[in-house]
Amino acid sequence: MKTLIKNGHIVTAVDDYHADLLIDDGVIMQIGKNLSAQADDVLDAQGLLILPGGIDVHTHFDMPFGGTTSSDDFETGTRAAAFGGTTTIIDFAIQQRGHSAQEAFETWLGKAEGKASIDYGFHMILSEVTPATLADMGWLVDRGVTSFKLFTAYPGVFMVSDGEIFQALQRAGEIGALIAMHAENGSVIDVLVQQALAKGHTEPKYHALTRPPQAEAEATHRVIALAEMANSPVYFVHLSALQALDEVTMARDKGQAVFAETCPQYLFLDYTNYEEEGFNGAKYVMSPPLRTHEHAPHLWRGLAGNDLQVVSTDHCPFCMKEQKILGRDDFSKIPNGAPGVETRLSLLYDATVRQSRMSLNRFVEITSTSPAKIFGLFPRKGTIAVGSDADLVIFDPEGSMLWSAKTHHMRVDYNPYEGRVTQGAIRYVYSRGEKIVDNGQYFGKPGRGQFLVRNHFVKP
Ligand SMILES: NC(=O)NCCC(=O)O
Ligand SMILES: [Zn+2]
Ligand SMILES: [Zn+2]
Repeated sequence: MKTLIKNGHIVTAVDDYHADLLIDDGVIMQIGKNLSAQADDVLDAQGLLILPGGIDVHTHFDMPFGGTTSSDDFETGTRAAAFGGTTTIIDFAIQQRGHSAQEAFETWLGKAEGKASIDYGFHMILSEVTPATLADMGWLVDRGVTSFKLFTAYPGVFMVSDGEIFQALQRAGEIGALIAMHAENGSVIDVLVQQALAKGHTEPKYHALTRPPQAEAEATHRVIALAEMANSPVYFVHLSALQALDEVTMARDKGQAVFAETCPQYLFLDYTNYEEEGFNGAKYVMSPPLRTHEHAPHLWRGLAGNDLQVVSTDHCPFCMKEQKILGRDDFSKIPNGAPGVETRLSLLYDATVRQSRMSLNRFVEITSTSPAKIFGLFPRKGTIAVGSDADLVIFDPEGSMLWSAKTHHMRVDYNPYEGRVTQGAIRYVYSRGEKIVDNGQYFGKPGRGQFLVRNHFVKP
Protein backbone atom coordinates (compact mmCIF):
# COMPACT_ATOMS: atom_id res chain seq x y z
CA MET A 1 0.00 0.00 0.00
CA LYS A 2 1.48 3.34 -1.12
CA THR A 3 0.33 6.70 0.19
CA LEU A 4 1.42 10.08 -1.12
CA ILE A 5 0.96 13.10 1.14
CA LYS A 6 1.36 16.28 -0.92
CA ASN A 7 2.22 19.86 0.02
CA GLY A 8 2.66 19.31 3.75
CA HIS A 9 4.46 21.54 6.22
CA ILE A 10 6.77 19.04 7.90
CA VAL A 11 8.10 19.78 11.37
CA THR A 12 10.50 17.56 13.30
CA ALA A 13 12.63 18.31 16.38
CA VAL A 14 15.23 19.91 14.10
CA ASP A 15 13.58 20.75 10.75
CA ASP A 16 10.73 22.83 9.42
CA TYR A 17 10.07 22.68 5.65
CA HIS A 18 7.48 22.07 2.93
CA ALA A 19 7.59 18.78 1.00
CA ASP A 20 5.72 15.70 -0.19
CA LEU A 21 5.99 12.35 1.58
CA LEU A 22 5.79 8.93 -0.02
CA ILE A 23 4.88 6.06 2.29
CA ASP A 24 5.23 2.43 1.24
CA ASP A 25 4.56 -0.62 3.37
CA GLY A 26 4.24 1.44 6.56
CA VAL A 27 7.56 3.21 6.18
CA ILE A 28 8.56 6.65 4.85
CA MET A 29 10.18 5.91 1.48
CA GLN A 30 10.79 9.34 0.01
CA ILE A 31 10.61 12.99 1.04
CA GLY A 32 10.92 15.67 -1.61
CA LYS A 33 9.36 18.42 -3.68
CA ASN A 34 6.77 17.52 -6.31
CA LEU A 35 6.93 13.75 -5.86
CA SER A 36 4.96 12.03 -8.59
CA ALA A 37 4.80 8.38 -7.60
CA GLN A 38 1.82 6.11 -8.32
CA ALA A 39 -0.01 5.77 -5.00
CA ASP A 40 -3.11 3.96 -3.76
CA ASP A 41 -4.08 7.00 -1.72
CA VAL A 42 -3.19 10.67 -2.16
CA LEU A 43 -3.77 13.27 0.55
CA ASP A 44 -3.42 16.98 -0.11
CA ALA A 45 -1.98 18.46 3.10
CA GLN A 46 -1.89 22.05 1.85
CA GLY A 47 -2.05 24.35 4.88
CA LEU A 48 -1.61 21.47 7.32
CA LEU A 49 1.25 20.62 9.67
CA ILE A 50 2.78 17.15 9.48
CA LEU A 51 4.42 16.06 12.72
CA PRO A 52 5.85 12.77 13.98
CA GLY A 53 3.14 10.84 15.85
CA GLY A 54 3.09 11.51 19.57
CA ILE A 55 4.84 9.09 21.90
CA ASP A 56 3.38 8.81 25.39
CA VAL A 57 5.80 6.87 27.57
CA HIS A 58 3.57 6.79 30.65
CA THR A 59 0.16 5.12 30.47
CA HIS A 60 -1.70 2.71 32.74
CA PHE A 61 -4.28 0.78 30.73
CA ASP A 62 -6.20 -2.02 32.45
CA MET A 63 -4.18 -1.48 35.61
CA PRO A 64 -5.32 -3.00 38.92
CA PHE A 65 -4.77 -0.24 41.48
CA GLY A 66 -6.40 1.17 44.60
CA GLY A 67 -8.93 -1.68 44.84
CA THR A 68 -10.18 -1.24 41.28
CA THR A 69 -8.87 -1.23 37.70
CA SER A 70 -8.11 1.79 35.50
CA SER A 71 -11.11 2.31 33.26
CA ASP A 72 -9.37 2.35 29.86
CA ASP A 73 -8.11 -0.97 28.57
CA PHE A 74 -5.75 -1.37 25.62
CA GLU A 75 -8.62 -1.10 23.15
CA THR A 76 -10.26 2.07 24.44
CA GLY A 77 -6.99 3.58 25.63
CA THR A 78 -5.09 3.21 22.37
CA ARG A 79 -8.10 4.48 20.38
CA ALA A 80 -8.27 7.57 22.59
CA ALA A 81 -4.51 8.02 22.26
CA ALA A 82 -4.80 7.92 18.46
CA PHE A 83 -7.64 10.45 18.42
CA GLY A 84 -5.27 12.69 20.38
CA GLY A 85 -2.42 12.25 17.86
CA THR A 86 -0.42 9.70 19.83
CA THR A 87 0.77 6.71 17.80
CA THR A 88 2.97 4.95 20.35
CA ILE A 89 2.50 4.31 24.04
CA ILE A 90 4.67 2.67 26.67
CA ASP A 91 2.54 1.15 29.41
CA PHE A 92 3.54 -0.23 32.80
CA ALA A 93 3.40 -3.97 33.41
CA ILE A 94 3.46 -4.88 37.11
CA GLN A 95 5.58 -7.52 38.79
CA GLN A 96 3.58 -8.34 41.94
CA ARG A 97 5.39 -9.40 45.11
CA GLY A 98 6.01 -13.13 45.13
CA HIS A 99 5.47 -13.39 41.37
CA SER A 100 8.01 -13.24 38.59
CA ALA A 101 8.49 -10.34 36.22
CA GLN A 102 8.37 -12.86 33.37
CA GLU A 103 4.83 -13.77 34.41
CA ALA A 104 3.92 -10.06 34.51
CA PHE A 105 5.28 -9.60 31.00
CA GLU A 106 3.09 -12.44 29.68
CA THR A 107 0.06 -11.03 31.52
CA TRP A 108 0.50 -7.57 30.01
CA LEU A 109 1.12 -8.96 26.54
CA GLY A 110 -2.19 -10.78 26.97
CA LYS A 111 -3.94 -7.54 27.99
CA ALA A 112 -2.69 -5.73 24.86
CA GLU A 113 -2.85 -8.43 22.18
CA GLY A 114 -5.96 -8.27 20.05
CA LYS A 115 -6.88 -4.91 21.56
CA ALA A 116 -4.18 -2.30 20.92
CA SER A 117 -4.66 -0.35 17.71
CA ILE A 118 -1.39 1.61 17.94
CA ASP A 119 2.12 0.33 18.70
CA TYR A 120 3.07 -0.23 22.32
CA GLY A 121 5.92 -1.20 24.57
CA PHE A 122 6.19 -1.96 28.27
CA HIS A 123 8.17 -0.77 31.24
CA MET A 124 8.19 -3.24 34.11
CA ILE A 125 7.22 -2.09 37.61
CA LEU A 126 9.27 -4.02 40.17
CA SER A 127 7.44 -4.38 43.49
CA GLU A 128 10.49 -6.03 45.04
CA VAL A 129 14.12 -6.50 44.12
CA THR A 130 15.38 -10.03 44.80
CA PRO A 131 17.96 -12.26 43.10
CA ALA A 132 15.08 -13.58 40.97
CA THR A 133 13.88 -10.13 39.85
CA LEU A 134 17.47 -9.07 39.14
CA ALA A 135 17.76 -12.11 36.86
CA ASP A 136 14.37 -11.35 35.29
CA MET A 137 15.61 -7.86 34.39
CA GLY A 138 18.13 -9.38 31.96
CA TRP A 139 15.47 -11.70 30.52
CA LEU A 140 13.17 -8.72 29.94
CA VAL A 141 15.85 -6.53 28.35
CA ASP A 142 16.45 -9.35 25.84
CA ARG A 143 12.74 -9.08 24.96
CA GLY A 144 12.74 -5.32 24.52
CA VAL A 145 11.55 -4.26 27.96
CA THR A 146 14.48 -1.98 28.64
CA SER A 147 13.13 0.19 31.46
CA PHE A 148 11.90 -0.56 34.97
CA LYS A 149 9.88 1.54 37.39
CA LEU A 150 10.49 1.56 41.11
CA PHE A 151 8.69 3.46 43.85
CA THR A 152 9.74 5.29 47.00
CA ALA A 153 6.00 5.71 47.67
CA TYR A 154 2.97 3.47 48.41
CA PRO A 155 4.34 1.52 51.42
CA GLY A 156 3.05 -2.05 51.49
CA VAL A 157 2.20 -1.98 47.79
CA PHE A 158 5.02 -0.77 45.56
CA MET A 159 7.53 0.92 47.88
CA VAL A 160 10.97 -0.65 47.89
CA SER A 161 13.98 0.05 50.12
CA ASP A 162 16.99 2.17 49.21
CA GLY A 163 19.06 -1.03 49.05
CA GLU A 164 16.66 -2.51 46.54
CA ILE A 165 16.69 0.65 44.42
CA PHE A 166 20.48 0.68 44.54
CA GLN A 167 20.72 -2.94 43.37
CA ALA A 168 18.23 -2.35 40.56
CA LEU A 169 20.20 0.72 39.46
CA GLN A 170 23.45 -1.25 39.44
CA ARG A 171 21.87 -4.08 37.45
CA ALA A 172 20.26 -1.66 34.98
CA GLY A 173 23.63 -0.01 34.40
CA GLU A 174 25.18 -3.40 33.61
CA ILE A 175 22.52 -4.54 31.15
CA GLY A 176 21.77 -1.27 29.34
CA ALA A 177 18.43 -0.58 30.99
CA LEU A 178 16.96 2.56 32.52
CA ILE A 179 15.40 2.86 35.98
CA ALA A 180 12.35 5.13 36.11
CA MET A 181 11.51 6.40 39.58
CA HIS A 182 8.30 7.46 41.28
CA ALA A 183 9.93 9.73 43.85
CA GLU A 184 7.89 10.68 46.90
CA ASN A 185 8.75 9.84 50.52
CA GLY A 186 6.06 7.23 51.15
CA SER A 187 6.82 6.75 54.86
CA VAL A 188 6.39 10.43 55.71
CA ILE A 189 3.28 10.66 53.54
CA ASP A 190 1.76 7.70 55.39
CA VAL A 191 2.23 9.46 58.75
CA LEU A 192 0.71 12.69 57.40
CA VAL A 193 -2.27 10.77 55.99
CA GLN A 194 -2.95 9.03 59.32
CA GLN A 195 -2.65 12.35 61.18
CA ALA A 196 -5.07 14.07 58.78
CA LEU A 197 -7.62 11.27 59.04
CA ALA A 198 -7.34 11.28 62.86
CA LYS A 199 -8.39 14.96 62.77
CA GLY A 200 -11.40 14.09 60.62
CA HIS A 201 -9.89 15.57 57.45
CA THR A 202 -11.43 13.32 54.83
CA GLU A 203 -12.00 15.57 51.75
CA PRO A 204 -10.03 15.16 48.48
CA LYS A 205 -7.86 18.25 49.08
CA TYR A 206 -6.15 16.41 51.95
CA HIS A 207 -4.62 14.10 49.38
CA ALA A 208 -2.52 17.07 48.26
CA LEU A 209 -1.98 18.51 51.73
CA THR A 210 -0.49 15.20 52.94
CA ARG A 211 1.92 14.90 49.99
CA PRO A 212 4.06 18.05 50.27
CA PRO A 213 6.57 19.05 47.57
CA GLN A 214 9.39 18.39 50.05
CA ALA A 215 8.39 14.70 50.09
CA GLU A 216 9.01 14.64 46.34
CA ALA A 217 12.22 16.67 46.60
CA GLU A 218 13.66 14.47 49.36
CA ALA A 219 13.05 11.25 47.42
CA THR A 220 14.40 12.81 44.22
CA HIS A 221 17.57 13.91 46.03
CA ARG A 222 18.01 10.46 47.60
CA VAL A 223 17.55 8.57 44.34
CA ILE A 224 19.97 10.87 42.52
CA ALA A 225 22.58 10.02 45.16
CA LEU A 226 21.83 6.29 44.77
CA ALA A 227 22.18 6.57 41.00
CA GLU A 228 25.46 8.42 41.38
CA MET A 229 26.82 5.69 43.67
CA ALA A 230 25.61 3.00 41.26
CA ASN A 231 27.05 4.96 38.33
CA SER A 232 23.78 4.42 36.44
CA PRO A 233 21.33 6.66 34.61
CA VAL A 234 17.98 7.44 36.17
CA TYR A 235 14.69 8.89 34.89
CA PHE A 236 12.08 10.56 37.10
CA VAL A 237 8.46 10.05 36.15
CA HIS A 238 5.68 12.61 36.66
CA LEU A 239 7.88 15.29 38.21
CA SER A 240 5.61 17.94 39.69
CA ALA A 241 7.41 20.12 42.25
CA LEU A 242 9.87 22.94 41.66
CA GLN A 243 12.04 21.62 44.53
CA ALA A 244 12.32 18.23 42.78
CA LEU A 245 13.21 19.98 39.53
CA ASP A 246 15.97 21.87 41.37
CA GLU A 247 17.46 18.52 42.42
CA VAL A 248 17.36 17.24 38.83
CA THR A 249 18.85 20.48 37.50
CA MET A 250 21.73 20.42 40.00
CA ALA A 251 22.55 16.81 39.12
CA ARG A 252 22.45 17.51 35.38
CA ASP A 253 24.63 20.58 35.84
CA LYS A 254 27.22 18.27 37.42
CA GLY A 255 27.01 16.03 34.35
CA GLN A 256 25.07 13.17 35.93
CA ALA A 257 22.83 11.09 33.62
CA VAL A 258 19.55 12.22 35.16
CA PHE A 259 16.39 12.62 33.05
CA ALA A 260 12.84 13.60 33.91
CA GLU A 261 9.35 13.99 32.54
CA THR A 262 6.49 16.14 33.68
CA CYS A 263 2.83 15.81 32.71
CA PRO A 264 0.21 18.26 31.37
CA GLN A 265 -1.75 18.22 34.63
CA TYR A 266 1.20 19.84 36.44
CA LEU A 267 1.47 22.48 33.72
CA PHE A 268 -2.21 23.32 33.18
CA LEU A 269 -3.98 22.55 36.49
CA ASP A 270 -3.18 23.42 40.10
CA TYR A 271 -4.10 22.90 43.75
CA THR A 272 -7.23 25.05 43.48
CA ASN A 273 -8.85 22.23 41.47
CA TYR A 274 -9.06 20.24 44.72
CA GLU A 275 -11.34 22.96 46.09
CA GLU A 276 -14.01 22.48 43.43
CA GLU A 277 -17.40 21.98 45.03
CA GLY A 278 -18.54 18.74 46.66
CA PHE A 279 -16.49 15.68 45.86
CA ASN A 280 -15.23 17.05 42.51
CA GLY A 281 -11.70 17.46 43.87
CA ALA A 282 -11.44 13.65 43.57
CA LYS A 283 -11.08 14.07 39.80
CA TYR A 284 -7.56 15.37 40.42
CA VAL A 285 -6.44 12.87 43.03
CA MET A 286 -3.20 11.58 41.59
CA SER A 287 0.30 11.15 42.90
CA PRO A 288 2.22 13.37 43.08
CA PRO A 289 -0.71 15.76 43.56
CA LEU A 290 -1.39 19.01 41.72
CA ARG A 291 0.79 21.75 43.16
CA THR A 292 0.11 25.38 44.00
CA HIS A 293 0.34 27.86 41.14
CA GLU A 294 4.00 28.86 41.64
CA HIS A 295 5.34 25.47 40.51
CA ALA A 296 4.21 25.42 36.86
CA PRO A 297 6.40 28.34 35.64
CA HIS A 298 9.42 26.42 36.90
CA LEU A 299 8.31 23.33 34.99
CA TRP A 300 7.96 25.40 31.81
CA ARG A 301 11.46 26.75 32.45
CA GLY A 302 12.70 23.17 32.94
CA LEU A 303 11.18 22.15 29.61
CA ALA A 304 12.69 25.15 27.84
CA GLY A 305 16.15 24.47 29.26
CA ASN A 306 16.02 20.68 28.73
CA ASP A 307 16.24 19.84 32.43
CA LEU A 308 12.90 18.18 31.68
CA GLN A 309 13.08 16.25 28.43
CA VAL A 310 9.64 14.68 28.11
CA VAL A 311 5.96 15.40 28.65
CA SER A 312 4.04 12.17 29.19
CA THR A 313 0.54 11.79 30.61
CA ASP A 314 0.48 9.25 33.47
CA HIS A 315 -2.93 8.40 31.99
CA CYS A 316 -4.62 6.36 34.73
CA PRO A 317 -8.38 7.04 34.55
CA PHE A 318 -10.98 6.11 37.16
CA CYS A 319 -14.66 6.97 36.76
CA MET A 320 -16.13 9.34 39.30
CA LYS A 321 -19.38 7.40 39.68
CA GLU A 322 -18.11 3.90 40.38
CA GLN A 323 -14.43 4.31 41.23
CA LYS A 324 -13.36 7.66 42.68
CA ILE A 325 -16.44 7.36 44.91
CA LEU A 326 -14.64 4.60 46.85
CA GLY A 327 -12.98 7.46 48.73
CA ARG A 328 -16.13 9.49 49.41
CA ASP A 329 -15.51 9.40 53.17
CA ASP A 330 -11.73 8.98 53.17
CA PHE A 331 -9.46 10.72 50.66
CA SER A 332 -6.82 7.99 51.08
CA LYS A 333 -9.21 5.49 49.45
CA ILE A 334 -9.73 7.55 46.27
CA PRO A 335 -8.00 5.61 43.45
CA ASN A 336 -4.97 7.65 42.37
CA GLY A 337 -4.85 8.73 38.76
CA ALA A 338 -6.46 10.86 36.05
CA PRO A 339 -7.12 10.67 32.31
CA GLY A 340 -4.95 12.51 29.77
CA VAL A 341 -3.77 10.31 26.90
CA GLU A 342 -6.07 12.09 24.43
CA THR A 343 -5.48 15.69 25.52
CA ARG A 344 -1.67 15.85 25.83
CA LEU A 345 -0.73 16.88 22.30
CA SER A 346 -3.53 19.41 21.90
CA LEU A 347 -2.85 21.13 25.23
CA LEU A 348 0.85 21.43 24.45
CA TYR A 349 0.33 22.50 20.85
CA ASP A 350 -2.03 25.20 22.12
CA ALA A 351 0.56 26.36 24.67
CA THR A 352 3.16 26.42 21.89
CA VAL A 353 1.23 28.52 19.40
CA ARG A 354 -1.03 30.64 21.60
CA GLN A 355 1.15 31.22 24.65
CA SER A 356 4.53 31.04 22.84
CA ARG A 357 5.79 28.61 25.47
CA MET A 358 8.26 27.02 23.03
CA SER A 359 9.02 26.53 19.35
CA LEU A 360 7.19 23.94 17.27
CA ASN A 361 10.47 22.01 17.05
CA ARG A 362 10.69 21.83 20.82
CA PHE A 363 7.03 20.80 20.99
CA VAL A 364 7.84 17.85 18.72
CA GLU A 365 10.98 17.07 20.70
CA ILE A 366 9.30 16.77 24.12
CA THR A 367 6.22 14.90 22.87
CA SER A 368 7.86 12.51 20.40
CA THR A 369 11.58 12.68 19.66
CA SER A 370 13.07 12.71 23.17
CA PRO A 371 10.75 9.97 24.43
CA ALA A 372 11.81 7.87 21.41
CA LYS A 373 15.49 8.50 22.08
CA ILE A 374 15.39 7.91 25.84
CA PHE A 375 13.30 4.74 25.54
CA GLY A 376 15.10 3.02 22.68
CA LEU A 377 12.71 3.66 19.79
CA PHE A 378 14.61 6.24 17.72
CA PRO A 379 14.84 6.58 14.70
CA ARG A 380 12.12 4.02 13.97
CA LYS A 381 9.79 6.32 15.92
CA GLY A 382 9.98 9.97 16.93
CA THR A 383 10.89 11.62 13.64
CA ILE A 384 9.96 12.00 9.98
CA ALA A 385 12.81 10.57 7.95
CA VAL A 386 13.34 8.07 5.15
CA GLY A 387 13.24 4.61 6.75
CA SER A 388 11.23 5.67 9.81
CA ASP A 389 7.78 4.27 10.51
CA ALA A 390 5.11 6.43 8.89
CA ASP A 391 3.59 7.47 12.23
CA LEU A 392 2.23 10.94 11.57
CA VAL A 393 -0.16 13.42 13.09
CA ILE A 394 -1.59 16.03 10.75
CA PHE A 395 -2.75 19.21 12.45
CA ASP A 396 -4.91 21.94 11.01
CA PRO A 397 -3.48 25.08 12.62
CA GLU A 398 -6.66 27.02 11.77
CA GLY A 399 -8.93 24.53 13.55
CA SER A 400 -9.69 24.18 17.24
CA MET A 401 -10.89 21.51 19.63
CA LEU A 402 -13.38 21.72 22.50
CA TRP A 403 -12.67 19.25 25.28
CA SER A 404 -15.52 17.53 27.07
CA ALA A 405 -16.34 14.16 28.63
CA LYS A 406 -19.35 14.16 26.28
CA THR A 407 -17.15 13.97 23.20
CA HIS A 408 -13.75 12.63 24.23
CA HIS A 409 -12.86 9.00 23.51
CA MET A 410 -11.31 8.06 26.84
CA ARG A 411 -13.52 5.63 28.78
CA VAL A 412 -14.03 7.85 31.79
CA ASP A 413 -16.94 10.02 32.92
CA TYR A 414 -15.09 13.33 33.29
CA ASN A 415 -12.45 15.38 31.55
CA PRO A 416 -10.05 17.41 33.74
CA TYR A 417 -10.10 20.10 31.01
CA GLU A 418 -13.89 20.21 30.57
CA GLY A 419 -14.89 23.21 28.43
CA ARG A 420 -11.35 24.14 27.42
CA VAL A 421 -10.77 25.09 23.77
CA THR A 422 -7.37 24.39 22.23
CA GLN A 423 -6.06 25.93 19.04
CA GLY A 424 -5.28 23.46 16.24
CA ALA A 425 -7.31 20.44 15.22
CA ILE A 426 -6.06 16.92 14.59
CA ARG A 427 -7.34 16.00 11.12
CA TYR A 428 -5.48 12.78 10.27
CA VAL A 429 -3.37 10.27 12.14
CA TYR A 430 -1.26 7.63 10.42
CA SER A 431 0.18 4.61 12.19
CA ARG A 432 2.76 2.69 10.12
CA GLY A 433 1.25 4.22 7.01
CA GLU A 434 -2.36 3.35 7.80
CA LYS A 435 -4.74 6.27 8.16
CA ILE A 436 -6.38 5.45 11.49
CA VAL A 437 -8.01 8.83 12.19
CA ASP A 438 -9.71 10.81 9.43
CA ASN A 439 -11.56 13.94 10.54
CA GLY A 440 -13.06 12.42 13.67
CA GLN A 441 -13.63 8.94 12.25
CA TYR A 442 -11.68 5.97 13.52
CA PHE A 443 -10.27 3.26 11.25
CA GLY A 444 -7.73 1.65 13.60
CA LYS A 445 -8.58 -2.01 14.08
CA PRO A 446 -8.09 -3.51 17.55
CA GLY A 447 -5.11 -5.85 17.39
CA ARG A 448 -3.26 -3.99 14.61
CA GLY A 449 -0.91 -2.39 17.18
CA GLN A 450 2.47 -4.11 17.42
CA PHE A 451 4.55 -4.84 20.49
CA LEU A 452 7.76 -2.83 20.27
CA VAL A 453 11.03 -4.50 21.14
CA ARG A 454 12.95 -1.49 22.43
CA ASN A 455 16.70 -0.99 22.23
CA HIS A 456 19.06 -0.67 25.16
CA PHE A 457 19.31 2.70 26.84
CA VAL A 458 21.84 4.99 25.20
CA LYS A 459 22.42 8.46 26.69
CA PRO A 460 20.81 10.91 24.22
N1 LIG B 1 0.05 8.69 39.36
C1 LIG B 1 -1.06 8.16 39.84
O1 LIG B 1 -1.69 8.78 40.66
N2 LIG B 1 -1.49 6.96 39.42
C2 LIG B 1 -0.81 6.07 38.57
C3 LIG B 1 0.28 5.31 39.25
C4 LIG B 1 1.58 6.04 39.28
O2 LIG B 1 2.07 6.45 38.25
O3 LIG B 1 2.15 6.21 40.34
ZN1 LIG C 1 4.10 6.85 39.72
ZN1 LIG D 1 1.95 6.43 36.45
